[in-house]
Amino acid sequence: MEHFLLGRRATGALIADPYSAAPRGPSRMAASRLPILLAVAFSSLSCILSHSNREMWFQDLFPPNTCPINAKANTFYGIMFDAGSTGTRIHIYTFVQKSPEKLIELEGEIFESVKPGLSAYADQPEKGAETVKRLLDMAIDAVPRHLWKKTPVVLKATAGLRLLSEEKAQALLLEVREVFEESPFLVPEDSVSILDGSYEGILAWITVNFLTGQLSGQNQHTVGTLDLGGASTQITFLPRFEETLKQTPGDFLTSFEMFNSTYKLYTHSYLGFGLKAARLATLGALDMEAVGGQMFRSSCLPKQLEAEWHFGGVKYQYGGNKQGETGFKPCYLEVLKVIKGKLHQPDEIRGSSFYAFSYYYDRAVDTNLIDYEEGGVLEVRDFERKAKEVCDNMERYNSASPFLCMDLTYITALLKEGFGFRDSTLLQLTKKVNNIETSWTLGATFHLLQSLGITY
Ligand SMILES: O=c1ccn([C@@H]2O[C@H](COP(=O)(O)OP(=O)(O)O)[C@@H](O)[C@H]2O)c(=O)[nH]1
Ligand SMILES: [Ca+2]
Repeated sequence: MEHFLLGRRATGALIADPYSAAPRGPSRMAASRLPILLAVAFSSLSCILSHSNREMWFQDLFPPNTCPINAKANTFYGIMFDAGSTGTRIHIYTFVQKSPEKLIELEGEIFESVKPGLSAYADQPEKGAETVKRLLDMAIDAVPRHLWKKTPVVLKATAGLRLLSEEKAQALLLEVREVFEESPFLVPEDSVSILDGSYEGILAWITVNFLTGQLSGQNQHTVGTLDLGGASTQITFLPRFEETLKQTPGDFLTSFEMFNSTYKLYTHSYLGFGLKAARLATLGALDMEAVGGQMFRSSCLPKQLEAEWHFGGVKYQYGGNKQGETGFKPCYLEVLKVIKGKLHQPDEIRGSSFYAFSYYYDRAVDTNLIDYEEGGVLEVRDFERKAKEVCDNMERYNSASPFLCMDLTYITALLKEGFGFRDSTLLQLTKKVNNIETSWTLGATFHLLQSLGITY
């Protein structure tokens, strides 16, 4: 079992907020009146101008964190990049420490994304890093100049880079690191890396449970999380029964402490079981070496379809079963081959409800199961019903993605045959809570701020 320390017991005094105004010492009080007035005038001007992000010659003389009238002295920022298999995203979080004895509060998030993901630039790492630079330029505008040097910037890559060769992944990370080094932000050690799969699940669990208020106070009813990415999928929950702990392989359990509590979580990331990787697996094309002008066919695709698809920088040709069967039944059997017997099934989850996001959310929106803005609660059987409807009427859905039938069938099979959920298991489909993305990036930013001593 891994032990992942994400927090510290708040027994003593909290760490002082390094971004807050510096205390005024007695030596300043003893100085004569004229220099004080000049200093206040200049430093006030410096503070005002620093918020406008324009550089002035006297700014370094009066660092803005000594601003006497800096109303936002307790505000600080964290920049977290999510280099996912299908896109790269920047999250710029704003936090406020209202008083030293209180936990930091999340004030807001600026979010932007680009497609494709970094792994599509496996052979052009400089071009890949340019996409990161364009996103980072947003942070230059979003973060006040005087906080640039104190604002950490970190990029964590997920399954897309995990699937690349070590050499290609490292070349991409190196180029991104150079972009960070050239930026005015704080670049911590190990600021550009591949995120371990088990932390990906834990950090998303922290985000969702923090945003829903389950990590503070006495009556904590934490919720499990399901993340379905392009190349990997994660399941994470807090086991309630001793039996679950006994039946679970050791590397599926991770302990960590946060906000005065210790959690022993069940978490696992299945690499190659993300929605897009599953498409390739269903088509029999996951082994990238095997590709060479070959046509991959499936009963989950419209009969007459023949097309090309680019994923992770590789081109695939795929099409429908021109002569053979199409529809939900044969498709389900095809998809089952990818899943059957490959995933661990904890008994405990059968009767509980989970938060589900990423492609669970997107496909539920695409088929009008939920509203894009509102999200909603579904049962596992709703995905199966939709999969049948789409797969058995593919001609009616020809304006949607040709993969819609395959995707819905995969989601159904993953939930039922993969994780072992019941037809009636409830899924809370959520993209944002209080306007903040339900992404592992917020949990990762808490961890980062803690490791830098900015919070606990
Ligand atoms: O901040 C984010 C990042 C990703 N996604 C969703 O995550 C899926 C794509 O997964 P990703 O590219 O991150 O693949 P991974 O690397 O996790 O396998 C899509 O449904 C996206 O809409 C999202 O909803 N919000
Ligand atoms: Ca992801």
